[in-house]
Amino acid sequence: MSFQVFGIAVSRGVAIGRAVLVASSRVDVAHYFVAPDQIEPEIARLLRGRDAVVRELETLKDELPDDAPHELAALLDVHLMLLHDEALTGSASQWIVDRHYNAEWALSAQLEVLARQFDEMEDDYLRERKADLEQVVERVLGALTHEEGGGAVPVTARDFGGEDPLLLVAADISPADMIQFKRSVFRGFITDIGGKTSHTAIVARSMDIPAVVGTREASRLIRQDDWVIIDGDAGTVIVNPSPIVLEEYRFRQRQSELERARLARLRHTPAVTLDGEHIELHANIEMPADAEAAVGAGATGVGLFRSEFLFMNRDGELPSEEEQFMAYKAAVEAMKGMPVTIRTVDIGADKPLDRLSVSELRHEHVLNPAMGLRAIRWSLAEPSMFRQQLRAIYRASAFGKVRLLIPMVAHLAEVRQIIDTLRKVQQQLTDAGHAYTRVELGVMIEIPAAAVMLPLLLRHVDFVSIGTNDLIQYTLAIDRADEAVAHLYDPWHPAVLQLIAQSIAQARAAGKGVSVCGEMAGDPDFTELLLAMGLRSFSMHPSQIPAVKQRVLRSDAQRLAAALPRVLDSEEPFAVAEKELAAARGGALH
Ligand SMILES: C=C(OP(=O)(O)O)C(=O)O
Repeated sequence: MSFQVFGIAVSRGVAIGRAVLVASSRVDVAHYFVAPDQIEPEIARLLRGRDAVVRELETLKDELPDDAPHELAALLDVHLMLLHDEALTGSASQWIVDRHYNAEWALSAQLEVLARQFDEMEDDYLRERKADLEQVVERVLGALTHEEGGGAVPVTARDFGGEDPLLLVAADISPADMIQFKRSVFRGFITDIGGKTSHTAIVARSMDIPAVVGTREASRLIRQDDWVIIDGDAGTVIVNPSPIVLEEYRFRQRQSELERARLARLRHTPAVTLDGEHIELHANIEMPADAEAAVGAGATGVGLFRSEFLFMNRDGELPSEEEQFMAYKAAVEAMKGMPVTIRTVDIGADKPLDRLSVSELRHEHVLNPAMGLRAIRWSLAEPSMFRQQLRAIYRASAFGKVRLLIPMVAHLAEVRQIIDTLRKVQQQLTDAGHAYTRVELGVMIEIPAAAVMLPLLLRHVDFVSIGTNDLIQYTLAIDRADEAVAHLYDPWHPAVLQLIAQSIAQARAAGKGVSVCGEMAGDPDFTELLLAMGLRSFSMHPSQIPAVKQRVLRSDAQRLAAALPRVLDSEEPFAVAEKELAAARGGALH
């Protein structure tokens, strides 16, 4: 039966494929295909993993003391029974045969199928066995991970004639898991929770993967292997579509590929408005390897390197100075002399280190992580970690132009403390004989306090970068990752527009650099508005550069600026901007 699920459109485009349901806690399980000649060895690997756990549980049972509660032995029996049940490993083996899934993936796919069946059971006792099943599967997954030699060499679906694209469906995906997602087999994803500027959504956009988040119930309604269309423009998911609907979406998919190819031709065209204003289109990156895509998309620098992603997926262990230095140096070298703006670690809120939140790492309980010890607050609370990162950033400056960006600044005292730390770090580097060059210092404007006192901050820094994602969150008191209040997360809110316009004007008047690196910069619907406000430096994911450049090429900055007061004075800025900025738009088409 065909039905639709509605959510929040976060990453444009259409993806059509089969649903792969994955529990949020198992998104990081290895998902890859195995070649036809590896099917038998992969099934054998699955059974070896199962047998290892059987032996482990049998030993546990044999070693139970005489006075152990008999429930314990009964529980171990249930687990052993589940392990021997054909519905688990037998059917998981079938996933390997039919779909060429690796053992871990096959097992978790089968777990999802069985978990659904348990959920639908009338009998409470049987329903509760789902937890046992999950524990058993976790043990087998653990045994497979620790197995000597690992699994088969991953192959692509094409290598064995498979062609169904796969779409991930999960209650939630963490930003750390999204980084793994880059190397995975999925072509789109759907989650129950999340908002338009949650970090999971941001990473999806950076990968140009169609995605719909905040559906609230997709992972409950969609079944393993259902055919699904993700409409990343409308925020709709169509499950088991009719042939006519499928054909329509395939047509749209072809159209958007053509549009993409057309825009890609703008790569070498300089971003200059019709009245001759040169606009910097910089890239936001999460990993040094992303710099290649930035250059490929025609970025003229990196406006935001979110260094926190180097800190993720490491079981809470922080990267050393040397590791960080190598990563920053790689990005700087890849940008070939163009500036690279490295933001110090912005851990916290919806960007925890792995699954441990910073607060858990510190064994504390934090009530509101978005307002807690995060970003620069965390760096200043961990001075040796902060100095280590700064040293690595400064050392990278010997290989190209590096700019330093500090997240979540709200107090002048923080800026003074940062400048003091920078002096110490420079001295340490000089003493140790490390080369470095001048590194410009900038702060993010993402807390309203920073925007309001910008003239004071500008006395101490070389540039500012407006983080509209957080600025909207903190101005409107809307958690950016909470789908329940997503409808109130409004970039067109007059207060938000005033703060952005005022920050750009003040920074320019002070002769300091100003850019926007939040999602507004990469959304072509805001290009004219930001140009009208006087913005000349935009930073966005590489995949967004061509569409924004097209808008720049069609804009007349002076005419847009003249229309701005009517937008800012309006109680309905969106409606007025639609009319006024469109009327001020230049005529030439590219
Ligand atoms: C760019 C920003 O930072 P983050 O990494 O938190 O999205 C922002 O808040 O706009």
